[in-house]
Amino acid sequence: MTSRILQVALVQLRVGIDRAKNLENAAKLVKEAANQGAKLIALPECFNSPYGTKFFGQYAEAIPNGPSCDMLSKTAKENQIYLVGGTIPELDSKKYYNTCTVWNPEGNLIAKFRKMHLFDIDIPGGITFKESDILHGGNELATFKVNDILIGIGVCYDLRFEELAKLYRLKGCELLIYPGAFNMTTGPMHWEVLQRGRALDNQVFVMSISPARNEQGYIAWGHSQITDPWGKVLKQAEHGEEIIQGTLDFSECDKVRAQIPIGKQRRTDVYNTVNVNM
Ligand SMILES: NC(=O)CC(=O)C(=O)O
Repeated sequence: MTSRILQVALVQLRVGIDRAKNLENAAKLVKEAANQGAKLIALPECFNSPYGTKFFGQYAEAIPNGPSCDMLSKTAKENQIYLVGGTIPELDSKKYYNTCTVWNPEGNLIAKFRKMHLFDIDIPGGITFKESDILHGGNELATFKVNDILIGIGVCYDLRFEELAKLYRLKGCELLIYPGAFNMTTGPMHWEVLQRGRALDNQVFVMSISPARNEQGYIAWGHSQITDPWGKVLKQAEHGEEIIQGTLDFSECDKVRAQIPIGKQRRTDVYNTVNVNM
């Protein structure tokens, strides 16, 4: 039987305006995380460019034929790890997406997920943001396997949508990974609790990876986090540049699913009678 234990690391890195420096820093920190023993390493949303609608077009790359994918592929192979490449702005057929790529230890692209729910919110006195001014949302789920563990990907705002997490759970996922960049308004209110909610709803591990906090522009909340299937926060970063490591024991998914069997107790006969559109 293959191992049900996985060493992971989340790389909360500082992002600036210089793409080459961002890539160099990411490669350096991933190597550091791999040297500490992680076999699955994840980067944040927009790890190669500042986060903002005015930057997406300027930094967009084709996938997999751009400098960011080159670095991700090479770094995964050199360090013999699975690498969740945060997100990069993607250009495909004249459309822009906010896209996560996943690489195996041979350096091959094994999954690609385009942020599905776009971050369009307006909190007066807090934050107004409209990704849909430039981005398109993706329409497809993305999963990959490490050993026998099925892993699903979402991006940042996707964390707020329990339906996406549920689809991954129904497919058999035991870990959900969300590269994300919450902000100084929604971060303190919702970042931790959303992850604990998704973990509890679906009895899965949840990991979210933020950029380190910067001083200007869109200010990221930080606090990259690993949550277990009981809803317990196993690790949480502060807001600076930091690597957090974790040991995920997937027998915890088996335990919580057997002891609190909500997966088998769902009343879809009732749920399906209600129109879910609000
Ligand atoms: N930046 C995002 O996509 C999401 C976010 O900050 C929030 O949901 O809050």
